[in-house]
Amino acid sequence: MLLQGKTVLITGAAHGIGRATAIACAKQGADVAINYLNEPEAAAAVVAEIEALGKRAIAVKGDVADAASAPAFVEAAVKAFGKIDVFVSNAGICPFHAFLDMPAEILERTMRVNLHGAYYMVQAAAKRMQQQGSGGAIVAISSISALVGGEMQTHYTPTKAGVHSLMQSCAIALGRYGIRCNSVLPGTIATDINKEDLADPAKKKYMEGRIPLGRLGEPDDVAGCVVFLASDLARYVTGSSLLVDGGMFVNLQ
Ligand SMILES: NC(=O)C1=CN([C@@H]2O[C@H](COP(=O)(O)OP(=O)(O)OC[C@H]3O[C@@H](n4cnc5c(N)ncnc54)[C@H](OP(=O)(O)O)[C@@H]3O)[C@@H](O)[C@H]2O)C=CC1
Ligand SMILES: C[C@H](O)[C@@H]1OC(=O)[C@H](O)[C@@H]1O
Repeated sequence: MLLQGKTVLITGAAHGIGRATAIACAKQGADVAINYLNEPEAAAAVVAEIEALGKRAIAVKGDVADAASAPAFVEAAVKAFGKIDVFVSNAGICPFHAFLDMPAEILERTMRVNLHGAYYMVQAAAKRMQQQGSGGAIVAISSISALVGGEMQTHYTPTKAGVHSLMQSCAIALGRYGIRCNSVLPGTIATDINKEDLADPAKKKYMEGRIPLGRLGEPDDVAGCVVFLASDLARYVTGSSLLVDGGMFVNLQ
């Protein structure tokens, strides 16, 4: 078991990559606290699935864009489990929209959720890890979009580049406390975030055709990589990033 006895916190874990990561961590022996925003039933289902694996779990409601939600999430996890060892910043949104008429509300909400939210959450988790004095691991879900653009993602790709950069700077700021910080850069993973976009068969086929491994990713493809970076197998890895894209990034021609 790679995470036996560890406490893992994950934002936005009622669905998709966060959900798969929460369950993968529990399968590796961790107790898990999940943050969710909108769907208590979905969050409760994740908790039940983790408990069925014999591990402890709690679900804490909160909007990551609200700075106050970060210390509240960390405190709730510490109250339940006594400590935190691993923090996964996952919550994110990608409302596809063209650049020239991008509404300010969409731009600002995307920035606040994806970048400010990651900042507040990582900062609150790091403070607690520093107080505990026994190190820790932070993994942020960035994206292949940190490295490449998207016509309908001009508001989104800078947030993912920002999250990647946040992990690099935090690796320096927190290395002295034994806290490792890394990012995971998924390619195209079939989840609710892109359900509408990929409902167009031509778009789906185009995306699949760009992936050397020949298929879209699944949330579990990403979860395993997060577990690795969170575990002691990655004990000398910090400030690093792991592309999980089936080879899409390198596929020029
Ligand atoms: N799917 C993909 O192709 C890729 C995804 N990513 C990133 O992976 C992460 C997870 O996305 P994915 O699993 O695909 O998408 P999903 O839409 O399935 O999951 C996103 C989760 O984030 C939660 N969330 C959204 N806004 C907030 C908020 N303000 N506060 C708390 N939670 C929030 C949602 O909660 P609720 O359901 O309660 O609204 C949801 O559970 C995102 O950061 C995304 O950018 C990166 C690269 C590729
Ligand atoms: C939501 C998109 O399908 C997905 O999000 C990302 O971060 C990837 O780059 C894909 O574009």
